Amino acid sequence: MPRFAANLTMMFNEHAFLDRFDAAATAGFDQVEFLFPYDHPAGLVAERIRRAGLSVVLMNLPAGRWEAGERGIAALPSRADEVRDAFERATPYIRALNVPRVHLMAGIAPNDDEHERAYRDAVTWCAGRAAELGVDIMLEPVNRRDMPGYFMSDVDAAVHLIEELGLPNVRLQLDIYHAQIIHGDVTTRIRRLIEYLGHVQIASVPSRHEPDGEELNYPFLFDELDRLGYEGCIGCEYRPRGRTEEGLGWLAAYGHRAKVTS
Ligand SMILES: O=C(O)[C@@H](O)C(=O)CO
Ligand SMILES: [Mg+2]
Repeated sequence: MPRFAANLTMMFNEHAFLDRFDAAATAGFDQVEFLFPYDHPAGLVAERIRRAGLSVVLMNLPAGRWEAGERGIAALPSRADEVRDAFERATPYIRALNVPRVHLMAGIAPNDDEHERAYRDAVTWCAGRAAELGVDIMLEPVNRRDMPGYFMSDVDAAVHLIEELGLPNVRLQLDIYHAQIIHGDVTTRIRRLIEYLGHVQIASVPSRHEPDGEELNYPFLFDELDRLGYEGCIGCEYRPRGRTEEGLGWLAAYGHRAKVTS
């Protein structure tokens, strides 16, 4: 049976960020993920999570100047020092929120040798620091329709790097929404890559709404993940069509105690 985490960057946007923890718990979630908690003091975020009785399954490391269009800096050779600063900035949050895995975003960059070297070095350095904290580093292939020019946009390339580095705490974050747009053939890819999976995320394709229809048959994919022994969490990284609570009906089939309100 899949275990679902609410993605608080996309879900529960009816509420201010710090209020989304209570909202997710009230709606029946036990686990959450989010991109960037860094506008709020770590202690305050930790208190909201504790009060709501939630655990965190994933967050992103700081990813450069997001408002200016940056989408990570790991593949940018001139930003190597900043990657290290970003990890240090995230460290109090990792500790206070008990975050078990963090996504290191690559950035907008060409796929040439120079940027590949920078990315590999950044992943290696972050993996070393993360290992000291008992945390995994996630590499997530993101489709270039949503993020034009994004460096890491190929699932096989991510796995190739993971294999080459051979670092036990560097894992694949398979966002099935992105994988379907990039490659298709999602089921055989999951079968082939199951051993590298550190985290899974979902949304309908192409609209990135609730995973209850459109191009992908999620019930089939959830069964397949179960059959293959995937024990991790599945992040609900979708933009609700309406109010978040109104769109939680799809979870009932999985024994989730989601409270659907209208
Ligand atoms: O899929 C996504 O967009 C996220 O998981 C992410 O971390 C980058 O925006
Ligand atoms: Mg994702």
